[in-house]
Amino acid sequence: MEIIQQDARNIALSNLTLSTSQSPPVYNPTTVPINHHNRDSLHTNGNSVINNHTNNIKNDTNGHHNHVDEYQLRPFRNLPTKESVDIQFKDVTYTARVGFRKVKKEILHKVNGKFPGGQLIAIMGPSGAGKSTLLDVLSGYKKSNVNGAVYVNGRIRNADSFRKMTCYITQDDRLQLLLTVLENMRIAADLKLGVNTAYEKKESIIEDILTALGLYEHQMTLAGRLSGGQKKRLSIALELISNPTIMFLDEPTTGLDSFSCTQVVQLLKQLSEQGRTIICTIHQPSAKLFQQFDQVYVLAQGECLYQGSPNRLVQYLQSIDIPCPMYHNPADFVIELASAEYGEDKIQSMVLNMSNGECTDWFSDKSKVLKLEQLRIKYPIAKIENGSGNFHATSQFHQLKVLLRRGYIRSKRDTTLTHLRIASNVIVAVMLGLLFIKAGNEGSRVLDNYNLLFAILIHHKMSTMMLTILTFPTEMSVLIKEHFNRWYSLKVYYASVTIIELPVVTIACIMFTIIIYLLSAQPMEWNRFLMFLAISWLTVIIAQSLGLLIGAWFDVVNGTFIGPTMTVPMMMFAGFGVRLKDLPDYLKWGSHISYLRYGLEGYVGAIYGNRSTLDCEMKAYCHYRYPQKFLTEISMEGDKFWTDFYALFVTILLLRLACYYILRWKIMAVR
Ligand SMILES: Nc1ncnc2c1ncn2[C@@H]1O[C@H](COP(=O)(O)OP(=O)(O)OP(=O)(O)O)[C@@H](O)[C@H]1O
Repeated sequence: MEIIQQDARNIALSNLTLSTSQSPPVYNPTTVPINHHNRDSLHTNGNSVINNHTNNIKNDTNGHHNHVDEYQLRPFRNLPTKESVDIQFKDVTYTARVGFRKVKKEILHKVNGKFPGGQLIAIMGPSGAGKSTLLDVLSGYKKSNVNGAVYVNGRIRNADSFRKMTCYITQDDRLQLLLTVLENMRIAADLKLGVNTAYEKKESIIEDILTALGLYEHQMTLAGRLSGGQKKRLSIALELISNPTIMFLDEPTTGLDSFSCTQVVQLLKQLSEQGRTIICTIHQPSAKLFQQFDQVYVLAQGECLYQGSPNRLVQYLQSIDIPCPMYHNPADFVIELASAEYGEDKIQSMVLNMSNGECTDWFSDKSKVLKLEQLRIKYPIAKIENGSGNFHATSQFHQLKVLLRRGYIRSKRDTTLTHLRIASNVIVAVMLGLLFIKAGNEGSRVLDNYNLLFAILIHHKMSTMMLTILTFPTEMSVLIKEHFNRWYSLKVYYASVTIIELPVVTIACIMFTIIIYLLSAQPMEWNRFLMFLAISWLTVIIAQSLGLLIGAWFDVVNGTFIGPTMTVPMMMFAGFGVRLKDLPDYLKWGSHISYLRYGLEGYVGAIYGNRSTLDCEMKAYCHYRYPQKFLTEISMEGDKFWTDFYALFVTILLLRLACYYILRWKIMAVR
């Protein structure tokens, strides 16, 4: 199927190049095997889009040109070509702060460069050369600790308007794996295209992009089941929806086989030929891929070794007395040079000859490289400053609706977060219920019941918090990408995360409470049951908020350590092992901040508060016939329910607020 699609795209591309005589041919028709065998195989496949191509070809050979033009498939026909944008940068320096003492480490050393619009540009270099850093700086992803100037069409880059015309595609494909290709595309379209865009228009854009990227046949496949190359193409497809003028891609070919690499690079080439400026980092391209780029920019140790046409690299190396050995892939050779395999002096010599990226002698067409003044004349202000409008394409309310829809689909399919959560709650409730069966009303089993209440509290706390700690860091990476690409605002995202989990945790909590309440035979009074449920629910929400906070702050490994570790002091201050009145004075403050204390006190209040006597049927000696005796012994009062309720509620508000600010800080900190 993949091969057939590739053929179909090739045919589409050759149609495109045949019909636009002024643009340079992308594919040489003689090298694209549009032969009878292909036609037959395409025909037998029954794919209507592909059949259209073959019909076109046949018609073409029969000379019915009008008919051909009418049905000719033009990739991205729904994404109008935009005026290309020229990027230049001067003396760009990036300094990172390394280690505990935040020692400064300069990673980019006053690099310069000129990336004319409408070109496919590769930033190359060995590992650690600074490719990703340069890409991050140019795209505006990295903002702090950057010095130097980035010019867009000859003018100093305005961060906000620049972000409106760009997209950034990360090396790892941060996709919604539980959504199909089509669902991913529809969500992206709903967020990235204005609400005024008609349904048919959105669908046409999606269909167009999927067809051109060879994903049309896979539109019903879950993104998680796509191959590496397909995932990469889907990442590109999602961002193409808003028709960006400039695309930044971090290592789009890493991890792909050579066929998928070629597919991705050919796709990028095609996009650049439609006026987009495509800048990507690439590790070590094959000789064939290397030739596909219009311009390459080679970095070594944060400095520029070469900038210009890939076809002129050999000539350049010759000119500085570092000849590329015969039959050696020039791309490999320049990376070997950049890795200092032939000595540091070669690197220095190349940097000097290139004036660290100032030199433009090795461009294939020097006339395309305009000076900043020329660019400012070519692109008058009115043309580049496109819009003082909203930063996001849609309103916050609309974003929330779309994110809730996405969250709903995911919740339905997410076996861990939804199904497992409900299943684990039911299983634990049954097990605990059977262990403490009929302990709730029995005066001789009050201590057992007290243990049960604490066990319930810890269950709600740990199961909810750990699930969130384990899953949220993955979400974070998607959030960072989508937020940077202006899909939605952080506030809306946060609101959607808060809302979307509520039904599932509430259902799980209600099921747990009903089972445990009945099995352990707690008092059959509605108000006590509702009090019990309320405390359980608030504890679950606190645990979820803590999970979000820790998940936003730390990675999975550190989070799984910190989460349980932070729970221990809260347990200590809950009044369970050590009674509250026995806490040393210097630790008394701990009981005021322990949500587990309020949870336990709330449970005890719900079950034993304002209750005169308990049943005494199981044993002859019934120590706690009068619950007040038990309350006095554990130094709790049975009428503090509302204090506990409000304390838990305020804890939730504070945690949620803290979590939002940590998320915001985290998003800014990575940049
Ligand atoms: N925030 C940072 N703190 C410390 N060091 C950093 C930071 N960002 C980048 N570096 C260092 O800067 C150098 C360049 O990193 P960068 O990721 O840009 O390299 P790269 O050329 O993209 O490498 P690769 O191909 O392996 O991804 C590396 O040595 C890296 O460790």
